[in-house]
Amino acid sequence: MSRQMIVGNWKMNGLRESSRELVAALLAGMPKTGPDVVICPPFTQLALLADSLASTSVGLGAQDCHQDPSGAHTGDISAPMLKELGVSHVILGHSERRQEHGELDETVREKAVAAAKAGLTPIVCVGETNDQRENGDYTDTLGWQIKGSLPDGFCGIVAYEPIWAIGTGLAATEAQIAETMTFLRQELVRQFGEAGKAIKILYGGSVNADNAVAILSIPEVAGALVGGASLKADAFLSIVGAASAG
Ligand SMILES: O=C[C@H](O)COP(=O)(O)O
Repeated sequence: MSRQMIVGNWKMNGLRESSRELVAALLAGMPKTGPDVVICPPFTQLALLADSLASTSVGLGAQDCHQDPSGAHTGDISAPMLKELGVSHVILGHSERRQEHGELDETVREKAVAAAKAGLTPIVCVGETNDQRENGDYTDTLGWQIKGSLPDGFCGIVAYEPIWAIGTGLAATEAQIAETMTFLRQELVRQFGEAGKAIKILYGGSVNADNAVAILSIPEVAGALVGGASLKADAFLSIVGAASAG
């Protein structure tokens, strides 16, 4: 299996001291040879982590960026600003942003363009609601999200995060993940041809120390986007340990 990637999304968690402690514990336990690891703290802790991670192999990610490089956008942060801080990756179109901020596929696509232009790797999230899964039309949703959120020439990562599995403790089953990964791969190849075969697809949604081995063993799963478990050093390090070092 090729080298996998584990991304920790701290979401809106972490004041300075707790962030300092968590990153120190993570670095102390990080295996010498392991998967690619990226930590995405809230904006306010990016500078702290940029210092802590500077001479390590752990990447630094942000949780969003604006689609414009600068301008009158109160409260927003641009991709070049993240790049200047030492950020390498940026999560875009997370369902919490799509749902809480009404973010549309078109905006996610513009953000992905802006991120790439600034030299960041976008991690674009897609995922269906519980209703869409139960109605059986979740592939329509995912198909539209892939088509609408990924720009031409997309050179980033896709994260499949079923909304009903996020923060619920109820991860998708291995069969559901495998089937959906196959569908997403078909859509990526349909949209990007040969290049679509190389786009990594992560799984996210209640990944923890207990289910990581099983989830990360599913073909097509190139890694995991981890929320809650990324806030506990032991749990996150177990997930890192379950991933392939390639
Ligand atoms: O970005 C991470 C995902 O939303 C997953 O969150 P979770 O691991 O807490 O379910």
